[in-house]
Formats: sequence, C-alpha cells, structure tokens
Amino acid sequence: MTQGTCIELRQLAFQWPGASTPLLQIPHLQIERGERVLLRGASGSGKSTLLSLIAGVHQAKPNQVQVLGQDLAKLSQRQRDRLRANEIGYIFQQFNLLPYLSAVQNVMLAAKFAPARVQRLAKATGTPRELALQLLQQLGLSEQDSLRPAHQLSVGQQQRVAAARALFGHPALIIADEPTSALDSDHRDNFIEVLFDACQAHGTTLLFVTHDGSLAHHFERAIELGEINQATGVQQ
Ligand SMILES: Nc1ncnc2c1ncn2[C@@H]1O[C@H](COP(=O)(O)OP(=O)(O)OP(=O)(O)O)[C@@H](O)[C@H]1O
Repeated sequence: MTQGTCIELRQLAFQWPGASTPLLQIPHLQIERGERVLLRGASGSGKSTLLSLIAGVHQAKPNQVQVLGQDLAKLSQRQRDRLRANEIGYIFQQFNLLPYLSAVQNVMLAAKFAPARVQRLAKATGTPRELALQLLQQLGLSEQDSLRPAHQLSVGQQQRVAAARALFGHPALIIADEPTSALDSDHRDNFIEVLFDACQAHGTTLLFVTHDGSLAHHFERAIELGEINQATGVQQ
C-alpha cells in the first residue's frame, strides 16, 4: 500500500451469516487518494455491502480492507466509528436528513462527533455555521434556502444538503451510494459536477456507486463489480 492510497482490498471474502455462498470475493482493488471512481453493478450484486465493509459498518477479516492505511479489522468498534466520522462522508440514496432541522443545521451535524473535522474547520476563516452556509452556497443553495427546514426543500436541494453534510470538514473519502437516483438527468449531471468540484478542491477521494451505466463518462475510472468479484452464486 503506497502512502497515497485511500482504499485497498486484498483477498476480500465476505459472506452474510446464513447465506449459502460468498457474496464478495475480490482479489485486489486499490483506489488512490484524490481519485474519482464509479462502481457499477447490477441490483443485488453487493455494491452496498462492499461500501459497508469499506465504511467499517460491517466487518471483513484482518488484512482484507485497508482505509487510509488502517486495517479496519484491527481497529476497535470505537476506533472504526471515529475513523468513519472524521474521514468518511456518506451520501445516501434517501439523503437521511433530519427533516425539521434547517439545511445548515443538518450540515453542521457532520462535525458533531468528528474532532478531526472540527480541527480542519478551525483552520478556515469563519465560524462553523458560516462555513456550512458557504459550502451550501457553493453547492447551489441560497442562504434563505439554507435556513429552511430540510423537509421544505426540493429533492434536488435536499441532495445538495446531503452532499454538503458529507463534505463538511473535509473528510478524505466521500462514499456516494446511488445519490442521483431521485434526480432527473439535468439535475443529475449538475449534481455530479458540483460534487466533483468540491472533491477536487480538497483532494478528496470519491467512490460513487450506481447501477446507471450512463454516468461512467463523468469519471476518470469505472469499475464493474461483476468483473472484479470472483464469487460464484451471486444473485444478479
Ligand atoms: N444485512 C444483511 N443481511 C443479510 N443479507 C444481506 C444484508 N444486506 C444485504 N444482503 C444481501 O446481500 C446481497 C447484496 O445486497 P446489496 O444491497 O449489497 O446489493 P446492491 O448491489 O447494493 O443492490 P442494489 O443496487 O439493489 O441496492 C443481497 O442478496 C442481499 O439480500
């Protein structure tokens, strides 16, 4: 693993408890810091499972999943939670915003249990709230909209709030799980552009998961899960 590596999988093998066959068997996958990678795969092929292993939500065996130089299986649950809070911004398909908090409050939540994010924010000029408002503005939300409760925003605006929350405090890795499936194609292209700009500005790695092949041209690298996964018995 080089110093510039963000994610490295080695002989990853994963099987859900009770399943009769392994879901994932990936000999090797390496994603460098700052890379923007599309991960594509059929429904049920194991994309979300793979993301949960990279985010440390579910656990692989020792030496199989390294994130930012750390072997996730060798960290305690608490250390994994801390690494995730500090260094991984997760954008969910269904946004997972708190509906009655304003957009800016939703964004600021990302720093709540993430001391490294707070430290990085402290190096910038402005209060955390001002910085959250700035980020929302960069992603296309006016100050007026940023102060509205999340449930009053359009789907496209909510998706930008979810992206801002993931990016707030500059984590090293953004994981986006089907983040554009609720958007029409114009909003989708625009959302990808603003997400790229934000990642590029801070050398952030982006792992973007979709089953929509038409998005591949946006990315410097596209990985087909079916091509790197040697598990048999995968339901596709
Ligand atoms: N918590 C779990 N416990 C047991 N099996 C699970 C669990 N989560 C997912 N699976 C199984 O793992 C397989 C892959 O699911 P996963 O959600 O990773 O696929 P996916 O590629 O993300 O699919 P989609 O594109 O439809 O979201 C499925 O057969 C699913 O039933």
